[in-house]
Amino acid sequence: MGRNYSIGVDFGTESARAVLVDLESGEVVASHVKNYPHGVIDEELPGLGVKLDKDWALQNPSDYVEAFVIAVKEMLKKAEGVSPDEIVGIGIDFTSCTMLPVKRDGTPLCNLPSFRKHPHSWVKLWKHHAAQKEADRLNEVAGRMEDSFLPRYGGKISSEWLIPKIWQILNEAPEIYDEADRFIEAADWIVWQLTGRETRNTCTAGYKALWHKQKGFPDRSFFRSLDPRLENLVDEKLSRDLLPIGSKAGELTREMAEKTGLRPGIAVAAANVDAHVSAPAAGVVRPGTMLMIMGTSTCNILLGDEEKWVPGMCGVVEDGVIPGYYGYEAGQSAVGDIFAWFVKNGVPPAYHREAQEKGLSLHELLEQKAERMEAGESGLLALDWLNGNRSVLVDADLTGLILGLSLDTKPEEIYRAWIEATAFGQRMIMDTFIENGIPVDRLVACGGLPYKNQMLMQIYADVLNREVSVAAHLHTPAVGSAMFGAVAGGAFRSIVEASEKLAKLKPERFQPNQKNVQIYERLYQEYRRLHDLFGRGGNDVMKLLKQLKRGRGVPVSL
Ligand SMILES: Nc1ncnc2c1ncn2[C@@H]1O[C@H](COP(=O)(O)OP(=O)(O)O)[C@@H](O)[C@H]1O
Ligand SMILES: O=C(CO)[C@H](O)[C@H](O)COP(=O)(O)O
Repeated sequence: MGRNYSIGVDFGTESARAVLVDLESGEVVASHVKNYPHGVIDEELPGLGVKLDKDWALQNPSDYVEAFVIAVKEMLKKAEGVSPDEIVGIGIDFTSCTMLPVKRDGTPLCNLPSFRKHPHSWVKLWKHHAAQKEADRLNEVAGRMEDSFLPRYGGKISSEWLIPKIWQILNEAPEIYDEADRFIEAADWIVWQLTGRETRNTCTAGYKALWHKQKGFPDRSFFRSLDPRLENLVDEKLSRDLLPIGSKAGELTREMAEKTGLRPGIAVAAANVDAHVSAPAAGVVRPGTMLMIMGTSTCNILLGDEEKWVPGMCGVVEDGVIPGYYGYEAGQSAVGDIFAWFVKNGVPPAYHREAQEKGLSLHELLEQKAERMEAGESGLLALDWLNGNRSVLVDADLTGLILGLSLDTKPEEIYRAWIEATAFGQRMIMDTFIENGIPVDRLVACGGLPYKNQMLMQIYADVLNREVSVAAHLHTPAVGSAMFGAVAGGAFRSIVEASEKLAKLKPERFQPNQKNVQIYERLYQEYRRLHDLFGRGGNDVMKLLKQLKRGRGVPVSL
């Protein structure tokens, strides 16, 4: 009898990673990352000359299938001595809400020649922010409902979630809305491509599509009051038939097995979300620990015994992360993306030369220079809203701000200020949970950033004034997906059992440095004042600027 293995595939913003996990030792025995050929499409439809408006972010669904096939095939090549017969399950996780319109057989509308040139037929990526108008209107209508679902979503639905995105399609391209037999999360769509059958999962339904374990979806009357054409959306184009996380969605088709080198019939787990699958992989299976999944954006996951309403959180869903607990989600729409933007746009040629001479990336060079500085030494304080604010303000129209610039400000000082700003944003989220009765005793970090930038992690420990542990698995979400794959394949009775056996943290932890804690505490008070002034209506200048940038003139309301 050979060993048992499970495959996890994490579909991130830019790439998909496949890992093969040994279910005895918990080790990742092989992995492979495949970038999406078309990446994030935010300027023009590839090769079609169709320009996109601001705030759009699309993807090509064919990239997901290609990335899955190549990542798994290459991973298997590296897994010497492992037979496909020893692989018991496959789990996948995806960014969310990343959604697409498809025909009844799963064909994406953007793959049909007649719709190829229409941006609304493509995948809307999680960070597509052009449905803010629909989100605002939805929040207004939901705010007037009796027994509204809004408190379960922190008081506001984000433009990143499913219903605003679908409504934007209906408003701007009714022909695409009519032609779509189904609207589906990319997570469920890829499971469909693997198993040959359409399934839906409770995680994305709960966090992104307003579904509640006891109450189901909001009533038809709610959808009708948004727009009469949406009245039967759930029955006509979504589904009430949902699989709980950890269950088996189906088995790998012969066609997919041939393409990847896997065995047909392997159990495929119900789809899941990147942030949520990371919890068991990082050992977060009980209340009290806040998980930070830190990459392009940061997602937070926290468990509780009760359903509490926390302003500005993304959502609370019973059994949404770990069965038996209420799973809370919050997050920041841009973190690594801010550093990427700065490295791309804000670094002078001399720094590029220096980085090249030293064999460092620009991030590494800036980290080296910035870590020599004391907390507060840059004289800068920033608001980290370069991609809007997901938690706790839930407003995609907010923008970034940097205060304290002078003629002697250096690039590394600005780089450090952006990192500090994202840490202050995390502190706002953590404090909001604590103030609303959800304790945070420990922090665990995963995602790409904790492995890439040690200075950043120390700043987080200092700003949050908590010890920060780091998950040992570099590809934490993929490992979490492999755990769900193993549960679906029958290797474990539950995801908690899989986590207890396989989750690992790094032995070293980041401890708060008390001198920095004091300085950052003072700066955080100022961050909160700026946050509330610009984010809670004290000064709407960011919205005015955004409206002018969109070419819509000065709005009457501002
Ligand atoms: N040394 C670094 N320090 C800080 N950020 C970095 C560094 N290197 C890369 N990044 C940022 O990491 C982000 C990617 O994070 P990662 O977790 O790998 O991907 P994803 O979020 O897509 O899963 C990018 O936004 C990039 O700007
Ligand atoms: O909202 C999400 C999860 O609920 C997104 O999936 C997430 O923010 C994107 O993740 P990443 O930054 O790792 O690409």
